[in-house]
Amino acid sequence: MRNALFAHVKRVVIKIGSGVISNAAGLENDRVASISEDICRLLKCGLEVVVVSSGAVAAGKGSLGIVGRPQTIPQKQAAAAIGQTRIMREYRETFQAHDYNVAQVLLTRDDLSNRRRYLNARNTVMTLLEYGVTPIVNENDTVVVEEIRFGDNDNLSALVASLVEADLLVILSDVDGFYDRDPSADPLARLIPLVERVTPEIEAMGGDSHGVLGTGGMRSKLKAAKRAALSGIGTLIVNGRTPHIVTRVFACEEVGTYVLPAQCKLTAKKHWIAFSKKPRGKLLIDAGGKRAVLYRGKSLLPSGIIGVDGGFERGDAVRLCDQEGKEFARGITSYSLAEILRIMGKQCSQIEQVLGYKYRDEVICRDDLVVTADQEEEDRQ
Ligand SMILES: Nc1ncnc2c1ncn2[C@@H]1O[C@H](COP(=O)(O)OP(=O)(O)O)[C@@H](O)[C@H]1O
Ligand SMILES: N[C@@H](CCC(=O)OP(=O)(O)O)C(=O)O
Repeated sequence: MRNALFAHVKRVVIKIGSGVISNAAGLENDRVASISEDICRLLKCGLEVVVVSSGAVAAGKGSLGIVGRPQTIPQKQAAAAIGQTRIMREYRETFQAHDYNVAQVLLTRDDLSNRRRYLNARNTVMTLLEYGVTPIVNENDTVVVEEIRFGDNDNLSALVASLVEADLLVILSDVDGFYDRDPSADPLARLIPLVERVTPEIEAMGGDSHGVLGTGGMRSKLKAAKRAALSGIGTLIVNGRTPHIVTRVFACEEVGTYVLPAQCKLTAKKHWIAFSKKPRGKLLIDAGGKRAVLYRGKSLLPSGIIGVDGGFERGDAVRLCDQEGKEFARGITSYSLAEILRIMGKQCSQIEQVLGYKYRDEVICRDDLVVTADQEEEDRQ
Protein backbone atom coordinates (compact mmCIF):
# COMPACT_ATOMS: atom_id res chain seq x y z
CA MET A 1 0.00 0.00 0.00
CA ARG A 2 2.82 2.46 0.84
CA ASN A 3 4.21 1.76 -2.67
CA ALA A 4 1.21 3.47 -4.18
CA LEU A 5 1.26 6.29 -1.65
CA PHE A 6 4.90 7.20 -2.14
CA ALA A 7 5.25 6.51 -5.86
CA HIS A 8 4.72 10.18 -6.72
CA VAL A 9 7.01 11.64 -4.04
CA LYS A 10 9.66 13.94 -5.50
CA ARG A 11 10.10 16.58 -2.80
CA VAL A 12 10.04 15.67 0.88
CA VAL A 13 10.36 17.59 4.15
CA ILE A 14 11.98 15.57 6.95
CA LYS A 15 11.53 16.90 10.48
CA ILE A 16 14.03 15.64 13.06
CA GLY A 17 13.04 16.00 16.73
CA SER A 18 15.44 16.90 19.55
CA GLY A 19 14.87 13.51 21.16
CA VAL A 20 16.11 11.83 17.96
CA ILE A 21 19.53 13.46 17.63
CA SER A 22 20.32 14.35 21.23
CA ASN A 23 20.23 12.99 24.74
CA ALA A 24 20.88 14.41 28.22
CA ALA A 25 24.60 14.63 27.40
CA GLY A 26 24.05 16.71 24.23
CA LEU A 27 24.13 16.05 20.51
CA GLU A 28 24.40 12.41 19.35
CA ASN A 29 26.80 12.78 16.45
CA ASP A 30 26.42 9.17 15.33
CA ARG A 31 22.69 9.55 14.90
CA VAL A 32 23.07 12.77 12.89
CA ALA A 33 25.58 10.92 10.69
CA SER A 34 23.32 7.93 10.20
CA ILE A 35 20.23 10.00 9.30
CA SER A 36 22.32 12.22 7.01
CA GLU A 37 23.61 9.11 5.24
CA ASP A 38 20.02 7.98 4.63
CA ILE A 39 19.07 11.42 3.33
CA CYS A 40 22.06 11.47 0.95
CA ARG A 41 20.84 8.13 -0.39
CA LEU A 42 17.51 9.81 -1.22
CA LEU A 43 19.36 12.68 -2.92
CA LYS A 44 21.26 10.16 -5.03
CA CYS A 45 17.90 8.72 -6.14
CA GLY A 46 16.90 12.20 -7.35
CA LEU A 47 14.63 13.27 -4.48
CA GLU A 48 14.68 16.83 -3.16
CA VAL A 49 14.89 17.01 0.63
CA VAL A 50 14.31 19.89 3.03
CA VAL A 51 15.32 19.09 6.61
CA VAL A 52 13.68 20.79 9.60
CA SER A 53 15.99 19.99 12.48
CA SER A 54 15.43 20.63 16.18
CA GLY A 55 18.21 20.06 18.68
CA ALA A 56 19.89 23.46 18.98
CA VAL A 57 18.85 23.98 22.61
CA ALA A 58 19.61 20.37 23.53
CA ALA A 59 23.04 20.55 21.86
CA GLY A 60 24.01 23.83 23.53
CA LYS A 61 22.61 23.71 27.05
CA GLY A 62 25.45 21.55 28.42
CA SER A 63 27.99 24.31 27.67
CA LEU A 64 26.00 26.59 29.96
CA GLY A 65 25.98 23.96 32.69
CA ILE A 66 22.20 23.55 32.42
CA VAL A 67 20.90 20.15 33.52
CA GLY A 68 17.37 19.26 32.38
CA ARG A 69 15.16 21.65 30.44
CA PRO A 70 16.30 25.33 30.31
CA GLN A 71 13.76 27.33 32.30
CA THR A 72 14.07 30.91 31.09
CA ILE A 73 13.86 32.37 27.60
CA PRO A 74 17.38 33.91 27.78
CA GLN A 75 18.72 30.46 28.77
CA LYS A 76 16.99 28.84 25.77
CA GLN A 77 18.22 31.59 23.44
CA ALA A 78 21.79 31.30 24.68
CA ALA A 79 21.73 27.48 24.51
CA ALA A 80 20.33 27.61 20.96
CA ALA A 81 23.01 30.11 19.88
CA ILE A 82 25.68 27.62 20.99
CA GLY A 83 23.91 24.46 19.82
CA GLN A 84 22.83 25.65 16.37
CA THR A 85 26.45 25.91 15.19
CA ARG A 86 27.09 22.40 16.55
CA ILE A 87 24.18 20.78 14.73
CA MET A 88 25.08 22.58 11.50
CA ARG A 89 28.72 21.43 11.77
CA GLU A 90 27.56 17.81 12.11
CA TYR A 91 25.16 18.03 9.15
CA ARG A 92 27.78 19.80 7.02
CA GLU A 93 30.49 17.25 7.73
CA THR A 94 28.31 14.19 7.25
CA PHE A 95 26.71 15.50 4.04
CA GLN A 96 30.12 16.49 2.71
CA ALA A 97 31.36 12.96 3.29
CA HIS A 98 28.75 11.96 0.67
CA ASP A 99 29.61 14.91 -1.64
CA TYR A 100 26.54 16.99 -0.80
CA ASN A 101 26.18 20.49 0.62
CA VAL A 102 23.82 21.84 3.23
CA ALA A 103 22.61 25.38 3.97
CA GLN A 104 21.29 26.87 7.19
CA VAL A 105 17.84 28.52 7.05
CA LEU A 106 16.68 30.13 10.31
CA LEU A 107 13.11 31.41 10.33
CA THR A 108 10.85 33.30 12.71
CA ARG A 109 7.09 33.38 12.64
CA ASP A 110 7.25 36.99 11.46
CA ASP A 111 9.20 35.87 8.39
CA LEU A 112 6.35 33.61 7.30
CA SER A 113 3.62 36.02 8.43
CA ASN A 114 4.77 38.75 6.06
CA ARG A 115 3.79 37.79 2.49
CA ARG A 116 6.90 39.37 0.92
CA ARG A 117 9.28 37.67 3.37
CA TYR A 118 7.32 34.42 3.00
CA LEU A 119 7.85 34.50 -0.76
CA ASN A 120 11.51 35.44 -0.25
CA ALA A 121 12.02 32.48 2.07
CA ARG A 122 10.35 30.27 -0.53
CA ASN A 123 12.61 31.59 -3.30
CA THR A 124 15.73 30.97 -1.22
CA VAL A 125 14.78 27.40 -0.35
CA MET A 126 13.73 26.65 -3.93
CA THR A 127 17.00 28.07 -5.27
CA LEU A 128 18.99 25.90 -2.86
CA LEU A 129 17.06 22.84 -4.04
CA GLU A 130 17.71 23.75 -7.68
CA TYR A 131 21.44 23.77 -6.88
CA GLY A 132 21.18 20.38 -5.19
CA VAL A 133 21.86 21.86 -1.74
CA THR A 134 19.84 20.58 1.23
CA PRO A 135 18.32 23.35 3.38
CA ILE A 136 18.48 22.65 7.12
CA VAL A 137 15.71 24.74 8.67
CA ASN A 138 15.21 25.63 12.33
CA GLU A 139 13.41 28.34 14.22
CA ASN A 140 15.69 31.34 14.87
CA ASP A 141 15.56 30.65 18.61
CA THR A 142 18.09 33.31 19.58
CA VAL A 143 15.79 36.17 18.56
CA VAL A 144 12.30 34.84 19.32
CA VAL A 145 10.36 35.15 22.53
CA GLU A 146 7.44 32.95 23.56
CA GLU A 147 4.61 35.10 22.11
CA ILE A 148 6.08 35.14 18.63
CA ARG A 149 7.25 31.54 18.37
CA PHE A 150 6.01 29.00 15.83
CA GLY A 151 5.12 26.99 18.90
CA ASP A 152 7.33 24.06 18.00
CA ASN A 153 9.18 22.59 15.05
CA ASP A 154 6.34 20.19 14.19
CA ASN A 155 4.28 23.24 13.26
CA LEU A 156 7.27 24.81 11.48
CA SER A 157 7.76 21.62 9.44
CA ALA A 158 4.12 21.68 8.28
CA LEU A 159 4.44 25.34 7.25
CA VAL A 160 7.71 24.60 5.44
CA ALA A 161 6.11 21.61 3.68
CA SER A 162 3.35 23.92 2.46
CA LEU A 163 5.87 26.67 1.58
CA VAL A 164 7.87 24.40 -0.73
CA GLU A 165 4.82 22.42 -1.91
CA ALA A 166 6.33 19.16 -0.71
CA ASP A 167 4.78 15.82 -1.67
CA LEU A 168 5.37 14.30 1.75
CA LEU A 169 6.23 15.31 5.32
CA VAL A 170 8.16 12.79 7.41
CA ILE A 171 8.33 13.48 11.14
CA LEU A 172 11.13 11.63 12.94
CA SER A 173 10.34 11.36 16.64
CA ASP A 174 11.44 9.23 19.60
CA VAL A 175 8.33 7.04 19.41
CA ASP A 176 7.23 4.50 16.76
CA GLY A 177 4.24 6.57 15.65
CA PHE A 178 0.83 7.67 16.90
CA TYR A 179 -0.73 5.35 19.49
CA ASP A 180 -4.32 5.21 20.72
CA ARG A 181 -2.94 6.58 24.01
CA ASP A 182 0.42 7.75 25.29
CA PRO A 183 2.67 4.63 25.14
CA SER A 184 5.04 6.04 27.76
CA ALA A 185 2.13 6.05 30.23
CA ASP A 186 0.38 2.82 29.14
CA PRO A 187 2.25 -0.26 27.80
CA LEU A 188 -1.02 -1.58 26.30
CA ALA A 189 -1.21 1.38 23.90
CA ARG A 190 -1.64 0.29 20.26
CA LEU A 191 0.04 1.85 17.23
CA ILE A 192 -2.38 3.34 14.69
CA PRO A 193 -0.83 2.77 11.24
CA LEU A 194 -3.24 4.96 9.24
CA VAL A 195 -5.16 8.13 10.08
CA GLU A 196 -7.58 9.15 7.37
CA ARG A 197 -8.43 12.50 8.92
CA VAL A 198 -7.23 14.27 12.06
CA THR A 199 -10.57 14.78 13.78
CA PRO A 200 -10.87 16.46 17.20
CA GLU A 201 -11.27 12.92 18.66
CA ILE A 202 -7.97 11.81 17.10
CA GLU A 203 -6.25 15.00 18.23
CA ALA A 204 -7.42 14.38 21.79
CA MET A 205 -5.60 11.01 21.76
CA GLY A 206 -2.24 12.73 21.21
CA GLY A 207 -0.64 13.71 24.50
CA ASP A 208 2.14 16.04 25.52
CA SER A 209 5.87 15.44 25.54
CA HIS A 210 7.39 13.91 28.67
CA GLY A 211 11.00 14.13 27.57
CA VAL A 212 13.49 16.71 28.75
CA LEU A 213 14.20 17.60 25.14
CA GLY A 214 10.97 17.48 23.15
CA THR A 215 8.40 20.29 23.19
CA GLY A 216 5.14 19.51 21.46
CA GLY A 217 4.49 15.82 22.12
CA MET A 218 2.21 13.78 19.84
CA ARG A 219 -0.47 16.47 20.06
CA SER A 220 1.62 18.92 18.05
CA LYS A 221 2.58 16.25 15.49
CA LEU A 222 -1.09 15.55 14.80
CA LYS A 223 -1.80 19.26 14.52
CA ALA A 224 1.11 19.59 12.08
CA ALA A 225 -0.17 16.59 10.08
CA LYS A 226 -3.59 18.24 9.91
CA ARG A 227 -2.08 21.46 8.59
CA ALA A 228 0.00 19.58 6.05
CA ALA A 229 -3.09 17.58 5.01
CA LEU A 230 -4.90 20.82 4.22
CA SER A 231 -2.08 21.61 1.79
CA GLY A 232 -2.64 18.23 0.15
CA ILE A 233 0.44 16.72 1.83
CA GLY A 234 0.50 13.36 3.65
CA THR A 235 2.52 12.99 6.87
CA LEU A 236 4.40 9.97 8.12
CA ILE A 237 5.31 9.85 11.82
CA VAL A 238 8.10 7.34 12.56
CA ASN A 239 10.77 6.61 15.13
CA GLY A 240 13.96 8.43 14.16
CA ARG A 241 15.96 6.40 16.68
CA THR A 242 15.32 3.20 14.69
CA PRO A 243 18.45 2.55 12.57
CA HIS A 244 18.09 3.65 8.94
CA ILE A 245 14.42 4.45 9.34
CA VAL A 246 14.48 6.97 6.46
CA THR A 247 15.77 4.32 4.06
CA ARG A 248 13.15 1.90 5.33
CA VAL A 249 10.37 4.45 4.84
CA PHE A 250 11.37 4.95 1.21
CA ALA A 251 11.68 1.20 0.72
CA CYS A 252 7.93 1.37 1.48
CA GLU A 253 8.09 -0.63 4.69
CA GLU A 254 4.88 -0.35 6.69
CA VAL A 255 6.36 1.58 9.62
CA GLY A 256 4.90 4.33 11.76
CA THR A 257 1.66 6.23 11.28
CA TYR A 258 0.62 7.69 7.96
CA VAL A 259 -1.81 10.63 7.97
CA LEU A 260 -3.55 11.00 4.63
CA PRO A 261 -3.69 14.33 2.78
CA ALA A 262 -7.10 16.02 2.70
CA GLN A 263 -9.19 15.35 -0.38
CA CYS A 264 -10.09 18.99 -0.60
CA LYS A 265 -6.96 21.10 -0.13
CA LEU A 266 -6.72 24.81 0.53
CA THR A 267 -5.06 27.06 -2.05
CA ALA A 268 -1.51 28.09 -1.10
CA LYS A 269 -2.74 31.60 -0.25
CA LYS A 270 -5.61 30.39 1.95
CA HIS A 271 -3.24 28.01 3.76
CA TRP A 272 -0.92 30.95 4.40
CA ILE A 273 -3.83 33.06 5.73
CA ALA A 274 -5.00 30.22 7.99
CA PHE A 275 -1.68 29.15 9.45
CA SER A 276 1.24 31.48 8.67
CA LYS A 277 -0.13 35.00 8.73
CA LYS A 278 -0.44 36.41 12.21
CA PRO A 279 -3.94 37.80 12.93
CA ARG A 280 -3.90 41.36 14.29
CA GLY A 281 -7.51 41.78 15.30
CA LYS A 282 -10.92 40.29 15.74
CA LEU A 283 -14.32 40.89 14.14
CA LEU A 284 -17.44 39.81 15.99
CA ILE A 285 -19.99 38.46 13.52
CA ASP A 286 -23.76 37.99 13.95
CA ALA A 287 -25.51 34.64 13.34
CA GLY A 288 -26.55 35.51 9.77
CA GLY A 289 -23.03 36.59 8.81
CA LYS A 290 -21.57 33.43 10.32
CA ARG A 291 -24.00 31.24 8.37
CA ALA A 292 -23.21 33.08 5.13
CA VAL A 293 -19.45 32.61 5.58
CA LEU A 294 -19.51 29.07 6.97
CA TYR A 295 -22.20 27.37 4.94
CA ARG A 296 -22.91 29.52 1.90
CA GLY A 297 -19.38 30.34 0.78
CA LYS A 298 -20.03 34.09 0.90
CA SER A 299 -17.73 37.08 1.45
CA LEU A 300 -18.01 39.08 4.68
CA LEU A 301 -20.12 42.22 4.32
CA PRO A 302 -20.22 45.13 6.81
CA SER A 303 -23.83 44.32 7.75
CA GLY A 304 -22.77 41.10 9.54
CA ILE A 305 -20.21 42.80 11.82
CA ILE A 306 -21.37 43.63 15.33
CA GLY A 307 -18.08 44.28 17.11
CA VAL A 308 -14.38 44.83 16.49
CA ASP A 309 -11.21 44.51 18.49
CA GLY A 310 -7.46 45.00 17.96
CA GLY A 311 -5.31 47.49 16.08
CA PHE A 312 -5.27 46.42 12.46
CA GLU A 313 -4.86 48.13 9.13
CA ARG A 314 -6.22 47.36 5.68
CA GLY A 315 -4.39 44.23 4.41
CA ASP A 316 -3.91 42.71 7.87
CA ALA A 317 -5.32 39.31 8.87
CA VAL A 318 -8.22 39.23 11.34
CA ARG A 319 -10.12 36.49 13.14
CA LEU A 320 -13.86 36.18 12.58
CA CYS A 321 -15.55 35.19 15.84
CA ASP A 322 -19.15 34.35 16.63
CA GLN A 323 -21.21 35.90 19.40
CA GLU A 324 -19.68 33.46 21.91
CA GLY A 325 -16.25 34.75 20.90
CA LYS A 326 -15.30 31.49 19.16
CA GLU A 327 -13.19 31.84 16.02
CA PHE A 328 -14.70 30.24 12.89
CA ALA A 329 -12.76 31.91 10.06
CA ARG A 330 -9.83 34.17 9.21
CA GLY A 331 -9.26 36.61 6.41
CA ILE A 332 -7.45 39.61 5.03
CA THR A 333 -9.46 42.74 5.68
CA SER A 334 -10.02 45.39 2.99
CA TYR A 335 -10.79 48.01 5.64
CA SER A 336 -8.90 49.22 8.73
CA LEU A 337 -10.17 49.11 12.29
CA ALA A 338 -11.07 52.84 12.16
CA GLU A 339 -13.05 52.33 8.95
CA ILE A 340 -14.88 49.21 10.16
CA LEU A 341 -15.94 51.02 13.34
CA ARG A 342 -17.80 53.43 11.07
CA ILE A 343 -19.32 50.99 8.57
CA MET A 344 -20.16 47.95 10.68
CA GLY A 345 -23.85 46.99 10.64
CA LYS A 346 -24.39 49.10 7.52
CA GLN A 347 -25.45 48.04 3.99
CA CYS A 348 -22.80 48.00 1.24
CA SER A 349 -24.64 50.81 -0.48
CA GLN A 350 -23.99 53.05 2.55
CA ILE A 351 -20.17 52.58 2.68
CA GLU A 352 -19.35 55.44 0.34
CA GLN A 353 -21.80 57.76 2.02
CA VAL A 354 -20.29 57.05 5.47
CA LEU A 355 -16.59 57.02 4.56
CA GLY A 356 -16.63 59.34 1.56
CA TYR A 357 -14.96 56.58 -0.51
CA LYS A 358 -15.24 52.82 -1.00
CA TYR A 359 -12.56 50.21 -1.73
CA ARG A 360 -15.07 47.42 -2.30
CA ASP A 361 -18.44 46.11 -1.06
CA GLU A 362 -16.91 43.25 0.97
CA VAL A 363 -14.95 43.77 4.16
CA ILE A 364 -13.32 40.42 3.44
CA CYS A 365 -13.56 39.02 -0.05
CA ARG A 366 -14.17 35.25 -0.31
CA ASP A 367 -10.78 34.68 -1.98
CA ASP A 368 -9.10 36.15 1.10
CA LEU A 369 -11.24 34.22 3.59
CA VAL A 370 -10.66 30.78 5.05
CA VAL A 371 -12.83 28.76 7.41
CA THR A 372 -10.87 27.61 10.45
CA ALA A 373 -13.71 26.06 12.46
CA ASP A 374 -13.40 22.29 12.75
CA GLN A 375 -15.84 20.99 10.24
CA GLU A 376 -15.88 18.63 7.29
CA GLU A 377 -13.17 19.56 4.81
CA GLU A 378 -15.76 19.69 2.06
CA ASP A 379 -17.24 22.76 3.75
CA ARG A 380 -13.94 24.64 3.59
CA GLN A 381 -13.73 27.06 0.70
N1 LIG B 1 -0.86 9.04 21.67
C1 LIG B 1 0.49 9.13 21.66
N2 LIG B 1 1.22 8.36 20.80
C2 LIG B 1 2.58 8.44 20.78
N3 LIG B 1 3.30 9.26 21.58
C3 LIG B 1 2.65 10.05 22.45
C4 LIG B 1 1.20 10.01 22.54
N4 LIG B 1 0.82 10.92 23.47
C5 LIG B 1 1.95 11.49 23.96
N5 LIG B 1 3.06 10.99 23.36
C6 LIG B 1 4.43 11.41 23.67
O1 LIG B 1 4.96 12.22 22.62
C7 LIG B 1 6.37 12.04 22.59
C8 LIG B 1 6.98 12.53 21.29
O2 LIG B 1 6.93 13.93 21.22
P1 LIG B 1 8.16 14.89 21.64
O3 LIG B 1 8.65 14.50 23.00
O4 LIG B 1 7.73 16.29 21.44
O5 LIG B 1 9.29 14.46 20.61
P2 LIG B 1 10.11 15.20 19.45
O6 LIG B 1 11.36 15.67 20.08
O7 LIG B 1 10.31 14.12 18.46
O8 LIG B 1 9.29 16.33 18.89
C9 LIG B 1 6.51 10.55 22.82
O9 LIG B 1 7.79 10.23 23.31
C10 LIG B 1 5.39 10.23 23.82
O10 LIG B 1 5.86 10.24 25.15
N1 LIG C 1 14.11 25.11 17.87
C1 LIG C 1 14.29 24.20 19.01
C2 LIG C 1 13.41 22.99 18.89
C3 LIG C 1 12.03 23.16 19.41
C4 LIG C 1 11.17 21.91 19.17
O1 LIG C 1 10.06 22.01 18.68
O2 LIG C 1 11.75 20.70 19.54
P1 LIG C 1 11.11 19.25 19.17
O3 LIG C 1 9.82 19.07 19.90
O4 LIG C 1 12.15 18.28 19.63
O5 LIG C 1 10.94 19.20 17.69
C5 LIG C 1 15.73 23.69 19.03
O6 LIG C 1 16.38 23.62 17.97
O7 LIG C 1 16.19 23.31 20.11
